[in-house]
Amino acid sequence: MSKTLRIATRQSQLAMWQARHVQARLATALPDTEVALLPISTEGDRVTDRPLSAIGGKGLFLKELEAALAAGEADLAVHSMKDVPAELPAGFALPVVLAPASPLDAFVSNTYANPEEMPAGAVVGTSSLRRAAMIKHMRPDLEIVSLRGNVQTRLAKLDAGDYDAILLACAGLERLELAARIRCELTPEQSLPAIGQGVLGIEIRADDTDTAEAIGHLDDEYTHVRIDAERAVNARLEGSCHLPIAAHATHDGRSLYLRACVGRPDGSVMVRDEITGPVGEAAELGHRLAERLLAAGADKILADLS
Ligand SMILES: NCc1[nH]cc(CCC(=O)O)c1CC(=O)O
Repeated sequence: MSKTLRIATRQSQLAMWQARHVQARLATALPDTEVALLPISTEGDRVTDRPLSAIGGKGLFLKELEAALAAGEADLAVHSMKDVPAELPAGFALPVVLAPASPLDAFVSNTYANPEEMPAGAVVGTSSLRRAAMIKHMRPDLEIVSLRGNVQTRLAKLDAGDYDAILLACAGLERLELAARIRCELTPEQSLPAIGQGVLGIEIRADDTDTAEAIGHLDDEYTHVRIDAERAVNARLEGSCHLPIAAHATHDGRSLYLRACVGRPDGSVMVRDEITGPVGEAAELGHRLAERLLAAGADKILADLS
C-alpha cells in the first residue's frame, strides 16, 4: 500500500454508513490506496435537547470535520448534501456528489398509513421547519411537536407513543435498512424535498489536487446538475437546511425542471414556483427561481425567522 486516504466522519449510524459506503467505493477503485475512517464527535450530535434551528444554523454538522481537514488529519469528509450550506468556508471544495438515493420525505407511523388518515389534532414529530411547513400546509389541523436525535432515537420516541407520526428522509431510513418503517413516501407535491436530500457529497481542502484526482471518478453527472440548480436556490436565499426552504430538480440531460418553495413553519403561507430551462444553465435557473420566490413573499417569511 503506497497511499492513504483518511475519511473524517460523524459518528451517528447514518454518518458511519455513508462514510463506509464511500470507503468501500474508493477501496474498490483504488487497490493501491488504504482508505481509513476517522470518526469525530460534532456539536450537532452532542446537543439533542434543543431544536437545531436554535443552536447553530448553517454548517453545524460540518465544522469539526472541516477542522480535521484543515489540520491535515483527514483528506476527505462525507456529508449528506442536505446538511451542507450553500457557501463553503474559504479553503474547502466539494468536487464530488454521488448518485442519489430517494430524495423524498417519509411518513412514519404505527397507526396511520398516510397523513390523510390522521384525525384532527394528531401529533406529528419533526424539528424540520420545512417539513413542519409542508405538513401544516396540507393539514392545518395537525399538531407539530419537536423531535430531535438520530434516526434510531426518533423512531424509538415514535414507538414510545410520544407522536402519532413522524417525518424523516426516505434516504436515511433506506441506508439504515429501516425502509420497512416507511408507511408512505410523500410526493414532491405534498412535501417538496430539502435541497440536496438523498445525495452524498465529498468535501476536501480546495488545494488538495491529489485527493481531488483520486476521488473524481465517483462524481455522478446527473446528480451534479441537480445539485448545482438546487444549491443556487439556497445561495440566493442565503438558506440552510434549518430554514423552511425546499428545492428539487430533475432533468433528462437537456432540459431541467426545478421546483422550489418557502413556507411559514405554521403552514399558513407557502410560496411556490417552478422553472424549466437548459441543464447548462442549472445555476442561473436556480438563481432566477429564488429571485421570483423572494419577490412573491419569501423575503418576508425568511426575514421573520431570522
Ligand atoms: N439532518 C439529518 C439528516 N441529514 C440527512 C438525512 C437523511 C439522508 C439524506 O437526506 O441524504 C438526515 C435524517 C433525516 O432528515 O431524516
